[in-house]
Amino acid sequence: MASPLPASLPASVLDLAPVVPVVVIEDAGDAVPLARALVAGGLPAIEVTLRTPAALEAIREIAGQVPEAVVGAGTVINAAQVADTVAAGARFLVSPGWTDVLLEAMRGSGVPFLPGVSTTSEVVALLERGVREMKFFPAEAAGGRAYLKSLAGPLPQARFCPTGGIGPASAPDYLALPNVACVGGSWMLPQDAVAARDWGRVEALAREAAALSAGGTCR
Ligand SMILES: O=C(O)C(=O)C[C@H](O)[C@H](O)COP(=O)(O)O
Repeated sequence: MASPLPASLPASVLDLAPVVPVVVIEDAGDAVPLARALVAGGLPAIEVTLRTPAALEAIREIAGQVPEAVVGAGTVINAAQVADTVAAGARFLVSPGWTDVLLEAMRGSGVPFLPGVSTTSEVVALLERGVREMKFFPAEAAGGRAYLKSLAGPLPQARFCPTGGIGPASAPDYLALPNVACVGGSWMLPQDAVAARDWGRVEALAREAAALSAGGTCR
């Protein structure tokens, strides 16, 4: 069964769910069955990336038709996208990187947001601006678990959702770190399964991903 969502959403994206599926939707018609499969597998917080023309409509469809899901927008890189995705029903925002202009727009959106970082200086700059919760992207390429573990000593205030190159084998290692609250990834949505609309397989992979996090130490 799906994980029950809290009655009111947490203020932080990091506290929505331990595993956040990152979705690329080519056909908005797939959005609802795909989201239902993820929810049924126990992954209710869903990040729809703005990489495809169908993304905005996909967010609208999921927000309107899958109330058990918490749909958010990923790949948000400018203020217009912040406005458009929140209007479409996005309930959280994720960016691969950040600027002050983008941060301002995300702060003004009224929904929780997760700016992306990949270096120590970016982490310090966000802490300086009062932001303590971040996406670590691209996680594996930017140093992976070892990098995040090294940050926990000098910068324990920062909490992360590492994303990028993470799979079922590495996710539990990330989740065991004290400064990691959740992980993001697309491994439960193999391209061939989505192309074949094999929602049963997506649900099964989602269920495995949801179970991975059960052993994590931070939730
Ligand atoms: O488009 C974006 O801004 C993103 O959100 C990047 C994604 O987080 C990663 O591409 C997901 O990483 P994989 O699990 O390796 O597929």
